[in-house]
Parts: sequence; structure tokens; C-alpha cells
Amino acid sequence: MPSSGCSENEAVPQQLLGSTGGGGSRIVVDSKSSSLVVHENDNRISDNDDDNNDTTDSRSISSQDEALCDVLGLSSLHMVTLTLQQEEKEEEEKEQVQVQDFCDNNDCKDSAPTVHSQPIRLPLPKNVSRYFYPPHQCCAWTIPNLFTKQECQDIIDIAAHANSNGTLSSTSPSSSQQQQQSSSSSSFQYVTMATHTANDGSQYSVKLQTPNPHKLSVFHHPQWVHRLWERIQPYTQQQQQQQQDPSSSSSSSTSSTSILHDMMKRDRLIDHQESQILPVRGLNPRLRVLKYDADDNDEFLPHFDATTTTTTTTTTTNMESTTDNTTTNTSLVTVLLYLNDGGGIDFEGGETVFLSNTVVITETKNPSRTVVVEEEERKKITTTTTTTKSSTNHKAGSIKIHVSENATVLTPTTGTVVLFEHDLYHCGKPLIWGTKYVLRTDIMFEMTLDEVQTLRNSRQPPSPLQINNNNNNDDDDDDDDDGTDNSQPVSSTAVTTTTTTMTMQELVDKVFDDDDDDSKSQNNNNNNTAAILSDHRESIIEALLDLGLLEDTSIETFCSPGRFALQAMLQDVIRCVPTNDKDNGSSSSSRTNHRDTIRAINSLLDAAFTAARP
Ligand SMILES: O=C(O)CCC(=O)C(=O)O
Ligand SMILES: [Fe+2]
Repeated sequence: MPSSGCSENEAVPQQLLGSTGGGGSRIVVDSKSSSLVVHENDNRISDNDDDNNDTTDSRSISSQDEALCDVLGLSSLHMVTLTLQQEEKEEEEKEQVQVQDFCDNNDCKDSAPTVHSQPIRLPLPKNVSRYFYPPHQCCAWTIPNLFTKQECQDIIDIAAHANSNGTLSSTSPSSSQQQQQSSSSSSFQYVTMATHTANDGSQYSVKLQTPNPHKLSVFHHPQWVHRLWERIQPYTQQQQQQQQDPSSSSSSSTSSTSILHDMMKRDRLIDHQESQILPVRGLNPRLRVLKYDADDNDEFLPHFDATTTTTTTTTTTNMESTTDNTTTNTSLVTVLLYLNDGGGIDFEGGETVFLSNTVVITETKNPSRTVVVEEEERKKITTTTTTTKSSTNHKAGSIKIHVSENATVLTPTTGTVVLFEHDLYHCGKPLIWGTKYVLRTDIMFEMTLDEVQTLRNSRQPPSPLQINNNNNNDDDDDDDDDGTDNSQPVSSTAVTTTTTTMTMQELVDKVFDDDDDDSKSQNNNNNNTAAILSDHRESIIEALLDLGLLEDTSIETFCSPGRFALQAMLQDVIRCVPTNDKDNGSSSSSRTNHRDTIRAINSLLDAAFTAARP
């Protein structure tokens, strides 16, 4: 990817331009309404707000980076709208990618859209990464209009009938999730059970304490998996060959437009010669279609996506012997395909939002108001969407991206694909009305999770506490309700193991045991976390139990809501437990006690996130 002269966040639009390879995009900046219109296959830029106006500035992209960064300076980038509209020009049609119709059954008989989109790199908020990588190193892209409306409708139909159609569906539970069957005839069910794999490899099911509030249809459909991959794969390929200039016999330029490039480079999954050392192997054979109904208050709460591992065994038989060859594939990248239109067409709300992990801390001083703030943020987003919609011609094949400091909001449009690494914090917003359908699968890489971890361990991830220091310092005079005691150095209790199979119970034991040892040797240290932790041991364990986060929970599962969501949850629960200080009405000792609680929670979270880091 081209380097940017802008700072971390400002670099986003530059990447957006630079990422489009040969085709490029035209970004029209509307200075009045802070609205950007991105037109595909056009490298020009204009400061004109008329979508249909062709007035352009023919400066090259590189010379415009600075100007664009100025226009998009962080201080003024509170709510920017990017709208990409498909231009169905004859010229573009000539350039369309020919996709063979390889399906010979009626379920996938439609041809590919006649116009193919350039991928757009998504602007991301700071601290969206589980490991606090800067946004420009993270993988998050959208490819608008990659599938036709008819194809999307076909997928919805297949998903809706998956359970009743034995040939195309698999009603057997997946390795990580089980669907609870109900008497309903629909294939879409709430997932209420999860399967965990114990250290010895045995699997056991647990009832989810807080099932995700949306429905799922899970099925296998090899032809559709093949078709999806045929369409997506070109965007994942490393294109480092010299590109031939069609008008001359000499090679002209080298491009590297794989949407996976930056992430793989960051994770050392490509070598110095830019070849992939982690082969991309295709899609997860299991397809999931999510269904969100406004009437049921369905949504997808903020989370990081889980990694899926699949194994394939190929048997080779010759005259003398039979050999089994087993390969393991691991998912690292999420694929979403929107199957119907948001923005008030098929449904309102239901946007996919990439969130800053720190949004709770930076947006409110009172963690108990988290939900309220979320709600307010949602209303703000909705209002903006509505306003924008009335001044923009929303049509199928366009994608709307709202960017604010702490969130990037995508309004679903039929046929649009979104690809992003599993470790980005995101959610599916609640619907205001209607029903949303989205297909979910993953890009698989031929490697075991351990091998991925080993490669990743060879890099140096930035420390969350180094990066995550925005406005979080807790002043002694502050009301401790903000729970932002992150100015604390990493506690001596941080567990440095890199295992990911540890359970929360084991982590808690380790943290408290280590601290018991510490306190013996440092009993004169007023600030030592050991004493604080041991004072709060009971309340923390009780809070974890209350939240269903202690028993049978792996550290990875525990960490998946994100550090600050967990901090807010734990603080909220512990706040409800009366302490002696509170009982005797001493407000200053109550404050001290509360601050210590926060310190203890932070120590535990440091340990959990350190242990979960690959
Ligand atoms: O529905 C959405 O927008 C998000 C879906 C999602 O996050 C997931 O399937 O993991
Ligand atoms: Fe997700």
C-alpha cells in the first residue's frame, strides 16, 4: 500500500484512493454537508457536491493527498458520509470481470453483476483492533455490488429452507455452535448452545448465558461456496506481477492490490519477496445466514469474531497403499454479504459498525450510562443517515459509510461484500423496522492456529496501555465512576504466558496466587496490586460468576466483548454489591475502596488480555 503523508486517521482517505489499483475512485468532497461521494474507476477529485456533475480536477492522486487530508482533518471529521455509487457506463461494462456460470442447478443460475466494483478500504476508528494495531495496518474492505439482487434472494431462499432440504443443508451442529431446534418450520433459529473444546480435545456443550440476539441458518452448499469464492478470490490475490501496458509490449507498473496484503505483512504472513507464506485456501465450507427482525429486537452485540478451524483429509490410493493427507485450515478474515437493503428500503437500522474498543471510556464518564450513550450514538447515526438519504439518491449497488471518531458505520446494500480481519471490534446495530439478512462466512488459510500464532508472535504488537492513553487518566479528584484507571502501569501480576487455552478460572487462580506470593515479599508497598487484588478477590469472583464469565469460559471468549465493555460490566456488577465503607456512609473511604476495585479489575483485565494475545 502506498505510504501516507497523513497521520494515522487522516491516512484513511488516502488509502481509500490508493487502494483502488488501476481503476481508482473519484471522491467528491462536499464541503457544505461533509459528504463524500466516491465514484469508481475514476482517479479524479472534485470539490463539487453534485453527484451527477462531472466537473473534476485532473491532478494526480498523490498530489491531492495533502489537500484531502486537510479537508478531512480529524478535528472536522466528526461525521463524514462516504457514498459510493455504481456508475453503469458502457466503458466500465467492457472492463467487467467475466465470471463463469459454473452452477448447474437452479439454486445459483444467475450471472454475476455486469459491473464489477473496485474494493474500498474502510476507514476505521482508532483502537478498533483487538491488539491495538493502527487502522491503516488492519484489514477491512468493502466491495460494493459484487452479487446481484437475484443471487442474494436465492441465498435467502436456500437459507430459509436449509433444514427442510437434506441435500443442501446440514442441520448437524457445527464444531463451535449448536442450533437449538424448535418447532418452528423456519431454518432461522437463535443459537443457545456453544461447544467448547477441552485441553484434551474432547468437546462439551454449554448453554449460553447470554445467547446472541439474532437468528441463524447454518448450512452447507458447495456450489454456492464455490461461486462466492470465485467472485471474492481475485481481490485476495497478491498481484505483484508487472502489469502489461496493453498499448505497448513493455511492462509498465507493479501493483499489489490484495486486500489481505497489509494484514499479512503486519503478521509476517508474507515474506520479503512479498510471497504469501500462508496460503489462502478459500472459504469456510459452512455458510451462515443471519436474520435480524426489528420486531424481536434482534442485533449483534459488539464483539470480535471467533476463529474457525477445519480439516480436510484426502485419501490417495495406489496399488500398494492408501495414504491419508490431512490439512488444517484456519479462518482469519470475516466475509459478510448483505442480502437485502438497509437505509429504509427493506429495513431501517441494522448497520454494521466498527467500533473503537475505548468507546465506553471516551464517550462517558459513567460506565452505567454506557447503554444510554450507545443509544444516543445510534440516534445520532440514524439521524445523519436519514438526512443524508434525503439529499442523496440511494440506489441498489451503492454503499454508505459514515465515519465518526469512534465508529465506522456501513449501511447494508444488497450484493455488497465486507471483508475484515476477525480481530476488529464490531457489531450489527438493532433494527428500527423490517428484517435484515446477511450471509456470513470466513476466508480460510492453510495453517493450524498454533502456526498462525507462532508467526504472529514473531512480530511485536504494540502494548494496549501505550497506545490506549487517550483521555483516560484518572485524576484523584475525579469521580471514580469513569473507571478509567488506565494510567496505572501494567501490574506486576500480568500473566505473560501466550497460551490461549487457559480458562478464566485458571487465570483468576493464577493472578491471585501470584499476588499472594508477591504480597509476601512486598508487604510494605502501599501501592502493591497484590494487597488490593486480594481485598477484592471475592467481589471480582462473584462479579464474574454473576456475569457467567468464570465457569467454562476461555480467556479468548472472555476477552471478546472488548476490554472496556468488560471493565464497565464488571464495575457495574461490583458497584451493586454494598461494601462496609458504603454502609457506614464514609464517602472518602468509599471512593478509595471503589478506586481500588477499579484497580483490581484493571489488573485482571491486563492479565486476561496479555494471556489472550497471540
Ligand atoms: O450483521 C452484521 O452486520 C454483523 C454480523 C457479524 O458481525 C457476524 O456475523 O459476525
Ligand atoms: Fe462478527
